Amino acid sequence: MPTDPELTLRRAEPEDAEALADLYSAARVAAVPQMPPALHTNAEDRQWMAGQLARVDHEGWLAEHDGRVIGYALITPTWLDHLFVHPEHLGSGTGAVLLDLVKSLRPDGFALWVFESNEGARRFYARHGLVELERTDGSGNEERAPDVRMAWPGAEPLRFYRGLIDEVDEQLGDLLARRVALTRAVQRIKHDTSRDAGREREIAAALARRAPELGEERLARIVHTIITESLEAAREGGVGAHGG
Ligand SMILES: O=C(O)C(=O)C[C@]1(C(=O)O)C=C[C@@H](O)C=C1
Repeated sequence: MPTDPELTLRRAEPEDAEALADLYSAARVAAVPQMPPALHTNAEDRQWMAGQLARVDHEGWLAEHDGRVIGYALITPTWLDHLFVHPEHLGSGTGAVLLDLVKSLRPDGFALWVFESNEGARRFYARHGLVELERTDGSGNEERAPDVRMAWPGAEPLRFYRGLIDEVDEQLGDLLARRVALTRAVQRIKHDTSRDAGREREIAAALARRAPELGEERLARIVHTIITESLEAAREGGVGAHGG
């Protein structure tokens, strides 16, 4: 609940798009260098915000003080896309009020991306129970700046994390299926089908560059297991084998 008695919360309407976009533009200017400089003009932000508020699976919520928008949150069913407070109102507790609102609206948990350089925001989220899940080198965002995925695991954390594991395992299953098909294809053209330790070391080293946390030795064991099982599946034929 708002600590500031003058603070009111309400759902954003399409007519609020400009006010939200203007707050966002101002917040991004004030946030440099904690956040990389924004790549869009205020006019582009206004257009983008109107589009976001029009999407059926997106909700905007805003905090007003004296009839002025001083903060807002944009959420989807599983993501907190934006949480911004007007630079003049930072430290007023508005961010915490909005975050509490988002938790009450998404009791099963949600995730967000925050720039790695935005240490203040990361500390704020950590203080409010969000946990760091993964880091990227920034190649997936517009600003190309390293970012961190954080999540609030909600009322049933085990269910929340298992849901995320299921999402990743869907991709992992697809990748394993593609990989065994390639292992099989290579065996068909190789005259000597004995294991190639040098090549397997190269594969483990390449994986270690993507997943340094696991380290080359552990990845070598994982690669060994994947290849052993893939070779066996390839020999047995299995689903997807085309014979001859
Ligand atoms: O690259 C090869 O020579 C393969 O046979 C493919 C493969 C693999 O699945 O990646 C399988 C067995 C070898 O020990 C090394 C790699």
